[in-house]
Order: sequence, then C-alpha cells, then structure tokens
Amino acid sequence: MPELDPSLHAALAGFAGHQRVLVALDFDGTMSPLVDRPQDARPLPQTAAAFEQLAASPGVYTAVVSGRNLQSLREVYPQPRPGICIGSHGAERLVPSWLGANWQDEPLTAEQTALLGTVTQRLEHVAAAHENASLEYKPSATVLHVRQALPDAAAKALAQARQALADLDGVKLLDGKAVLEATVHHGDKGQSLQWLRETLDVQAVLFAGDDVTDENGFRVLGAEDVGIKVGSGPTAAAYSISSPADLPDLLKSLISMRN
Ligand SMILES: O=P(O)(O)OC[C@H]1O[C@H](O[C@H]2O[C@H](CO)[C@@H](O)[C@H](O)[C@H]2O)[C@H](O)[C@@H](O)[C@@H]1O
Repeated sequence: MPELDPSLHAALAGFAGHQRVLVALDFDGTMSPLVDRPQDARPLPQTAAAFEQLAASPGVYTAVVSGRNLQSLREVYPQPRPGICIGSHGAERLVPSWLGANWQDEPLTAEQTALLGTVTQRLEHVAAAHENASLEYKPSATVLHVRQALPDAAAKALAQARQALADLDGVKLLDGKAVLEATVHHGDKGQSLQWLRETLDVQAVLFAGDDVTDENGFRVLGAEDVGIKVGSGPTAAAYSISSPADLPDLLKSLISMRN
C-alpha cells in the first residue's frame, strides 16, 4: 500500500481512535472518476469494496453525500451501497428506517414547482442553442451539462444560462465541474453532514469530495473531523489527495487502523 501523506496519516489515526465515527463520501469525482456522460459514471471497484468493508467495522457509519438525485445515484452505484444516501445536495435523503423517523423529504411547494418549471423551460432554450450541451433533471433542480461541448461553446452556454435565470427569485445557482445547476431547494451538503453528525451521535466525521458544492461540507468540519479534497484547487478541506484512484488506499488504511 503506498504511503499516505504523513499529516493525513496522523489525522486518520486520530479519527480512527474515536468510538463512533461517520465516513461520508461524495460520488462523482471522488468515488467515481469524472466521465463525459453522467450515466456512465461508476464507483471504482476498490473504493466500493473498501467502503463496504469499512461499513462492517463496529462504530463506523458510512454515507454517500451526493449532488445526484437518488434515482440517478441508484443507477450508477449498484448494490451494495451504504444504507445512508443523501441526494440532490441534501434535498433527498434515503436512510434506514431506524433513522428515517428523524427525517422526511420536504415536498416542493406549488410555488417552487412552478419556479422549477420556468427554470427548466429557460435552460432547455439554452441547451438547444449550444451544440453538445445537455440537461439533467432532478426533483428540485435542473442541471446544464457542457462537458461534451467545445470550450468556447461551453463557456457561452454557461454564461447564457446565468443570464437567463438572473431575474428569478428563489433559484439558487450551484457551480460545478462543467455544469451549472439551478435549484429551488436551499439545503446543502454542510447541513446534511451536520444532521447526520447529530442524528448518528458520532464523535467525528470524515468527508471527502472534489467539487465546489463539497466546500459546504468541508466548512462545517471541526478539529476532530477530517476533510479531504480530491484533486487540486482552493478548498476549505485540511487535507487533499490527487485523484479518486488514491481513495482505496486511504480507506484501507482506515480499516486497518480500526482493527
Ligand atoms: O456531489 P457529486 O456526487 O459529486 O455530484 C455532483 C454532480 O455530479 C455529476 O456531474 C459531474 O459528474 C459527471 C459524470 O462524471 C460529469 O459528466 C459532469 O461534468 C460533472 O459535473 C452529476 O451529473 C450532477 O448531477 C451532480 O450534481
């Protein structure tokens, strides 16, 4: 197993020493390498296997905390998956029944549903005007994808989408990797992690993610927690790894530290 960065290794050892912990992973760009088409993403087999093994350690809870909607997450992350899956950046939560009593997804109000309809209509115009731009539909958001467009067209499509939605109150725009997501839901990954921390009553949280929206997760972490940015770029996470390919060894180190 390759050596982990010494400071990350020390942080993991401290984390592993707690009785009850939560290990939460983002999906795209973290468990799965980024790919052109969202439907083609899959978790790296070694990551999925180590995550499953970790879930069997006494006192360890595991969760996927994803920007994807839950239906799409189920399609790209075959079983076995963690029992706790947070989708749509926190708008949807799939949790075991013993935890479910503490949470119910809030249905959209009639106003939010109408607003999402307007957002989608406007983004459909933008996507239709740019070659290789496409849309992804979520229960509370619509996402413009430009990964397959040429750089110039991608930049134009994103700018046009921002402009098209600028006058809509109640719509939050989320930047991501070659995407712009317009959501009418106002939760985020940080709120979801805090909810899990309290509900599971864990003493420490490890969260790994690669994208802009994962920063909300890193920002709620404290001294006992471990935040790991996957890839380069500015981040509130204290630690980083280079790519999703580094995650299996990190999880395996944690497994051996817990045993
Ligand atoms: O929070 P995550 O689980 O990382 O989800 C964030 C977004 O991931 C997906 O888009 C990203 O991955 C795609 C597949 O690799 C890639 O084609 C796209 O360019 C990336 O932005 C997903 O489609 C979005 O809905 C998620 O919000």
